[in-house]
Amino acid sequence: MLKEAITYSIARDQHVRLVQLTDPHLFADDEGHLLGVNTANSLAAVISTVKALSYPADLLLATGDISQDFSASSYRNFVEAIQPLQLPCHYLPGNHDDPRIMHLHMQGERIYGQQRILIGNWQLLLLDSTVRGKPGGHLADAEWQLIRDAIAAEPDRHVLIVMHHNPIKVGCAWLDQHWLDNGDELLAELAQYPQIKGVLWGHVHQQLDKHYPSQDGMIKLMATPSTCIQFKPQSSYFALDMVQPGYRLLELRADGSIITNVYRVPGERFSPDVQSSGY
Ligand SMILES: Nc1ncnc2c1ncn2[C@@H]1O[C@@H]2COP(=O)(O)O[C@H]2[C@H]1O
Ligand SMILES: [Fe+2]
Repeated sequence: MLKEAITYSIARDQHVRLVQLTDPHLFADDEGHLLGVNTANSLAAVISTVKALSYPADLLLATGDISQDFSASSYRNFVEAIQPLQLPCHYLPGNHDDPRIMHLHMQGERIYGQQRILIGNWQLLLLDSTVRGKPGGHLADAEWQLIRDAIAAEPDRHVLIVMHHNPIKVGCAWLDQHWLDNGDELLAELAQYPQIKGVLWGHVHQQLDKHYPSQDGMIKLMATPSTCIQFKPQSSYFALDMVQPGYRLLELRADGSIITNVYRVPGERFSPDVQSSGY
């Protein structure tokens, strides 16, 4: 049975504005570092950058790898860190999250794990692409069913699919072994629905903007930089990039088009250990 959606009271002719934060990899300890970057500090810097833009967002999407150490405190730290944005937050799990600990400790006013959001002329579907104990992703039958049922229930709304893993390979062989292993099948099915307008994910710690042809035009494919370390695009072996932590803003237009941009923390404050060979 289709789970109830959370509904926002935004008129159908209004645009919907989203902030996406992904892969913060937080620790219980505020001094926790991932390959030379203090992940609490880099998340705080990203949040200051978002705030400085005064973007009139309706909600925040947190697309997984919230934690690096599976600790309860890392999730509480995330809830605390996003407070300055004063936005409702919808989260989904990444391969570095423990879903049980995450649900227990991602608590607070307007913090939701809900899978389905109705807002303006849109339906947002937050999927769980994780496989327990594995870095790579797989979309399970229940998630496919959610997509079909949600579209059948709200056929007049445009749909944005949101998940942690990449349904296409990004061109980094070491990382692409951990992609969504049924991504090809997923995109082929999504292309059959005129409602589907975009697919948004994290996981790859780099920006990517592409299109996938569908019956009704194009599906926008969007990957977003992590709020901490960045992976070097098009590198066959593990390599970090010196570009700064970032985030994505999206404007979902009432007509089904998506205007989006990635932004990064200004300056050169965060420099990861480029000698590292993984984590
Ligand atoms: N050198 C490496 N080779 C393959 N996988 C790695 C390496 N280093 C890290 N990983 C895994 O690949 C994942 C990609 O992004 P994640 O943040 O999910 O976390 C990473 C690790 O789980
Ligand atoms: Fe990650």
